[in-house]
Amino acid sequence: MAAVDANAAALGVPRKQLMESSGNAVARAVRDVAEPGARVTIVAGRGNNGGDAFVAARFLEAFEVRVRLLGRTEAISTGIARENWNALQQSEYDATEVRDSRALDLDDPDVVIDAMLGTGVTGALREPEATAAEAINTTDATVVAVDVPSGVDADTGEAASGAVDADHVVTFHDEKPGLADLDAEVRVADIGIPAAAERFVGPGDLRTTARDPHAAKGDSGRVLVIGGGPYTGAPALAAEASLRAGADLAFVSVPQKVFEPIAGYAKDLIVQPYDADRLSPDQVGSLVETATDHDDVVVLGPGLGTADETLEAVEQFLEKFDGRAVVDADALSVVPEIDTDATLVCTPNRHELAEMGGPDVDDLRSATDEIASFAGDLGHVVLAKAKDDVVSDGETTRICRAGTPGMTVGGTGDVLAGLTAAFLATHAPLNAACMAPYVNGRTAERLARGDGLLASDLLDGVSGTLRGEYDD
Ligand SMILES: NC(=O)C1=CN([C@@H]2O[C@H](COP(=O)(O)OP(=O)(O)OC[C@H]3O[C@@H](n4cnc5c(N)ncnc54)[C@H](O)[C@@H]3O)[C@@H](O)[C@H]2O)[C@@H](O)CC1
Ligand SMILES: [K+]
Repeated sequence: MAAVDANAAALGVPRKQLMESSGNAVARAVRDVAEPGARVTIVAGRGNNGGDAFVAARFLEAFEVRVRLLGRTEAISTGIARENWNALQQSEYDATEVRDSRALDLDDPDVVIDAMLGTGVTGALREPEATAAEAINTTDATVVAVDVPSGVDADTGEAASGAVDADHVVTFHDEKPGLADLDAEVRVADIGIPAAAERFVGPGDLRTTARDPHAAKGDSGRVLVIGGGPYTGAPALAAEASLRAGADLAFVSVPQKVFEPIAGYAKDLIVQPYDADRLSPDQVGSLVETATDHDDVVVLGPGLGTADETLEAVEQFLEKFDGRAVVDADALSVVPEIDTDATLVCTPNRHELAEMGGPDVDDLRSATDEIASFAGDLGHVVLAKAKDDVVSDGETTRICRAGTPGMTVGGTGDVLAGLTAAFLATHAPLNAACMAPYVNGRTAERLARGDGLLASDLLDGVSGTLRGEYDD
């Protein structure tokens, strides 16, 4: 929900606007359960859940409304909730702070609006919410909960002891899994989030978890690029991109013949040669073993070429490997033929997609449904690359619009494969496959080079994009 929210804001629908819709929806629910003139007490927490109810108060002119904020004005944790609280103060609503929850007087209400805690709740109810919840649960009033009854986890349905027992729940935008088994009437209110906020990959999709300061080397991902042979730049670009996107270690497994140039490209890569001119079935056993032992995310394909023995090796690798891998370039042709327990993200361009048996079109967006069913049949995530990328696992399908025409230059796909691998180390496959083209495309946009963009330029820009510098 927070990701969708950030994407909506990027599309020009800021959260305060959504809060206005949420509050309006809560007021509508109150009008459905009580007659004009009824006494309505709002018990608000200090987050945006409370903010929704401050808005609701303005839409309940026909009722006798009291608003009780649990805590001080200064403790309100978000700007938009505070603005809506201040609006009530300045317009002389009956809106007061409750400094001591034992002194909370609900004032014999007909309706209580529970706006203490929404999706921001964690763990057991703390004070003053615990005492306030008890007071709410002992009234005879009809209880209308905002978004989720306070103390209930919207994701799991787990209720903290003393959680609010609501009669009605007004939740926003979409069903929440944790509300399915509640003994309450649950309504989902449309709060005006554009469908595009879910369909198009946006900045909300990049909300990554901060690195744990106590993490050990490797905890943020080890990427193993199996590539090179006829080409040398591709595997190095992929491996460097994975480091830029946060992976701790990047290994490149390459034929001895190209070891020197690849090892010379970047001192950050760990280049491991095998004794051959190109990948062949001889190397498969030890590559599978290494990748499995270290739980590596593998990138299979960049610069491998299409020699028969190489494709045979790719096939054997995928049949034996049961970890996570990004399959790109020449290795893609093998995927439809094989049975694998591995979790794959396949990154075909239009031509590779057609060769794999997917739709053969220039505008991938016009073939979104076909790509989705292709991914479903394949049983892997497909990230189909073009001006607009289509990402699908067969069930969820997203579009990534980021990028520039300059990205048709060689090597941008290798960078993408490396980014995808780094994200795959720490995120679900579909999320990783959405994040990578967004970061790649946004980076190209930020560099704002038309002709003359180099794939290696993207490497320098990736960390800035991840820091959120894409809106400048
Ligand atoms: N797209 C969205 O995400 C939208 C969210 N909205 C509202 O925003 C809510 C989420 O707002 P916030 O993220 O500000 O979070 P909440 O308002 O749910 O709660 C945050 C506050 O609760 C405190 N808290 C957390 N766990 C607690 C516990 N166990 N006991 C006592 N206090 C506890 C936190 O310290 C913080 O002050 C949603 O539930 C919804 O009502 C709406 O405004 C519309 C859009
Ligand atoms: K609530």
